[in-house]
Amino acid sequence: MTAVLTFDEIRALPKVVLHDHLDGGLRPATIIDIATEIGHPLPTADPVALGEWFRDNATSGSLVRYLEGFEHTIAVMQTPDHLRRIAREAVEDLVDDGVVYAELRYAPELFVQQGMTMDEVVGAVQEGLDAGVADAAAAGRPIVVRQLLTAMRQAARGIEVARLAVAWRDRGVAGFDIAGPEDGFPPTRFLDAFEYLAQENMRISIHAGEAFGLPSIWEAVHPCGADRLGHGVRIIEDVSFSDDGAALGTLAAYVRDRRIPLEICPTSNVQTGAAASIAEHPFGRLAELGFRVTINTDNRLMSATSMTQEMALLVEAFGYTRADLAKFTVNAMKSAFLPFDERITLIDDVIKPGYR
Ligand SMILES: O=c1[nH]cnc2c1ncn2[C@H]1C[C@H](O)[C@@H](CO)O1
Ligand SMILES: [Zn+2]
Repeated sequence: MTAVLTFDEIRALPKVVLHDHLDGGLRPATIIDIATEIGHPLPTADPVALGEWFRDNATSGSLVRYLEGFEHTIAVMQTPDHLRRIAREAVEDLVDDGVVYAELRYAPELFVQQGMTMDEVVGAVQEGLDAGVADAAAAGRPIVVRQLLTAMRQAARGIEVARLAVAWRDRGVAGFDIAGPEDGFPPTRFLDAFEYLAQENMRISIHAGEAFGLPSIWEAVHPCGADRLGHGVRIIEDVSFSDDGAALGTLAAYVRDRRIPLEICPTSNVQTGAAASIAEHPFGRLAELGFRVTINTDNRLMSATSMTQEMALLVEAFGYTRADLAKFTVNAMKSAFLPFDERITLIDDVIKPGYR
């Protein structure tokens, strides 16, 4: 029998995160620093209490409520200096968590309240990421980081954000995403952006199958051409379970058989009501059925989590071993929006040796 992995053992393993929001991963102390500097009122000025406030506020069973907490993080992300600091600290925190490859996403349109252009936003974030990556390399803990640019579903800047992603494709941006309230804002609202991205051969992840079910996933995959699904957990609604086993509907079969990666964020899903608990989370069944599942944080601040923590929760709930975690990590690296040769190098030289 193999011993259950401890938290510290999991922390030491090389990890890959594909779904982590830059504006959902700030350090509470940094929010307090910047809010004090700019005069933005916060619910509390104590870092521990502020972290708890974000977590509690996000644990409402509703995505719309969950999203309300971002008001305070977005407020402190309105200047190039603040973005550089937050991006650099994000890389530092991921390295500390054992992450070796990360795709960090955010919506540039949310950081223009004080006059930055969206292009300046992307540039400032990239400078912060570059600084964080250089710090990590100097400390002997290399990490590769890319940006994903998100357009907000409830707004109408999809095509602009898509153009920005293409403009920055060789300077740190690896793909495009849409996020925000899912119910009432189908991905086909941005069909022009997705058609443009297809013309440009740009990679696409779409938040879908979190607060809305199968029609949202179908639209993301087919008319919009998503390479990956952000969450996608509600694909389980297209699987029926009986004494004879599991039967996949045609959409579930399509997603599984085409190996469309699911960016699963267990704690976030419990907070927004997409899953009843970690133990009842569809992750276990989807993994068993052969879906390409990956483990992610979504919003480290709002979920008071880390990659180590998300893995530890799944180990506890489903009894996963080191070999299972290796598989989910290789799944994630295979699904990254990085050139194929670079993915293989990370798998062979960093991930596989790290799990041996
Ligand atoms: O899991 C999520 N679902 C939908 N929208 C989300 C999720 N996590 C964060 N967001 C929103 C809030 C952020 O301001 C925005 C861009 O990162 O994306
Ligand atoms: Zn998300």
